[in-house]
Amino acid sequence: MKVAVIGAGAWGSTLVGLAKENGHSVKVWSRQSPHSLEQVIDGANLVVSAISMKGVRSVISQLKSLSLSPDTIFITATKGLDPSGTELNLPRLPSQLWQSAFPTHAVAILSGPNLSKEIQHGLPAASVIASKNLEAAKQVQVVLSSSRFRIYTNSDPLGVELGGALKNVIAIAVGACDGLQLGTNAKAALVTRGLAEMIRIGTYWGAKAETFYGLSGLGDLLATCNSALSRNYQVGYGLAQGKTLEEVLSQLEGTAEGVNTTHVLIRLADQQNISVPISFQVHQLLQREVTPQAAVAALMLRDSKPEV
Ligand SMILES: NC(=O)C1=CN([C@@H]2O[C@H](COP(=O)(O)OP(=O)(O)OC[C@H]3O[C@@H](n4cnc5c(N)ncnc54)[C@H](OP(=O)(O)O)[C@@H]3O)[C@@H](O)[C@H]2O)C=CC1
Ligand SMILES: O=C(CO)COP(=O)(O)O
Repeated sequence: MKVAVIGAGAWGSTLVGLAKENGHSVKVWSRQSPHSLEQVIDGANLVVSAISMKGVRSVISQLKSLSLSPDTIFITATKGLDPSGTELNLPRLPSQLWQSAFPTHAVAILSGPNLSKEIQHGLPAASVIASKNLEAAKQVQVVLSSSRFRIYTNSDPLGVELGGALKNVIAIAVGACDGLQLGTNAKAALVTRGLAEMIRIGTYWGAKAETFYGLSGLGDLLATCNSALSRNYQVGYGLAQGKTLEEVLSQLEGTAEGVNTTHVLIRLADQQNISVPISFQVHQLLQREVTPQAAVAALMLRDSKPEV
C-alpha cells in the first residue's frame, strides 16, 4: 500500500512509524517538508491526516487542487471541533470537512487511547477506525493493525470522532484536579460525570451512547486523564499551579486541542441549553473568570439532583 501522512507532529510521526513497520511505502508531508504535497500524495491509497484542528481547512484547500485516485481513502486522526457551524448550528467535525471537500471518497476516523510517546516507545495500544463506509474501515484496519497496534472497526463515526474531541475538555478538568491534589475520589467523580457530559452532548448530536463506553470514549478519557503525557491534562495541571494559560501553552510540547474545543462546545451548549457543568467550569478557568478552587466549589455546590 502507498500511504501519505499529512502532518509530521507527534501523532503524524508515530503513524508513519506504524505504517512503515507493516511494510507499506510511506511518504510524509508537513509545512517544513522538502517534498511538495503533490509529490507526497501521488499514487496514495491512503491519505492520513494528523494535523491539528487549526490547520485542517488550509490543508484540505491545498489538496483539493491536486489529482487523486478515486479509490483513495482519507483517514482523519485530528481530535478537535471546527468552530464554523453546519445548517443545524452544530460545529463541524474534521471528517465532515474532509467529506464535503471529497464527497466521492471514503473518509474514516482513527481515534482511541493513543498517547503517541507510549506508542513510539513500542508499547502496545488499541484504537478504533470508524466510517460510514465499513469496507473502507476494514481495509484501513488491515493496513495499520500490528502486534502492538490493535484496531477495531466501528460503524458510528460520529460517536467515535466526538469521543476523541470531547475527552480533551474533561482531561483539562482532571489535570486541574490533580494539580490541586484533590485526591482519587474527586478524580473518579470528575471522570465519571465528565463521561456523562460527553454522552449528553454526543447523543444530542446524533451519536450512539454506547460508543462513548468504548475505546474512543471512555478508553481515551482514561488514558488522557491518567497520564502526564497528555497535553490537555498538562494544561489543567499548569493552571491549577497558578500559571497563566499563555505560560502553560508556551511550555507545552505540541497541541492541546481541548482549549479550542472547550470554547466551541460551550457555545453549542449555551445555544441549545445542554447541561455541561464541568466543561463550563473549564471554560471559565481558561477565560480566567474563575480560580481553580472556585471552580471546584461551584461544581460541589450545584443544586442536588438524581445521578441519571
Ligand atoms: N499526540 C498524540 O498522542 C495524539 C494526537 N492526536 C491528535 O492529532 C492531532 C495532531 O496532534 P499532534 O501531532 O500531537 O500535534 P503536534 O502539535 O505535534 O503537530 C501538529 C501538526 O499539525 C500541523 N499543522 C498545524 N497547523 C497547520 C497548518 N495551518 N497547516 C498545516 N499544518 C498544520 C503541524 O505542522 P508543522 O509541523 O508544519 O507546524 C504538525 O504537523 C491533534 O488533533 C491531536 O488531538 C490524536 C491521537 C494521539
Ligand atoms: O489524544 C491523545 C491520546 O489518545 C493525546 O492526548 P493529548 O492531546 O492531551 O496529549
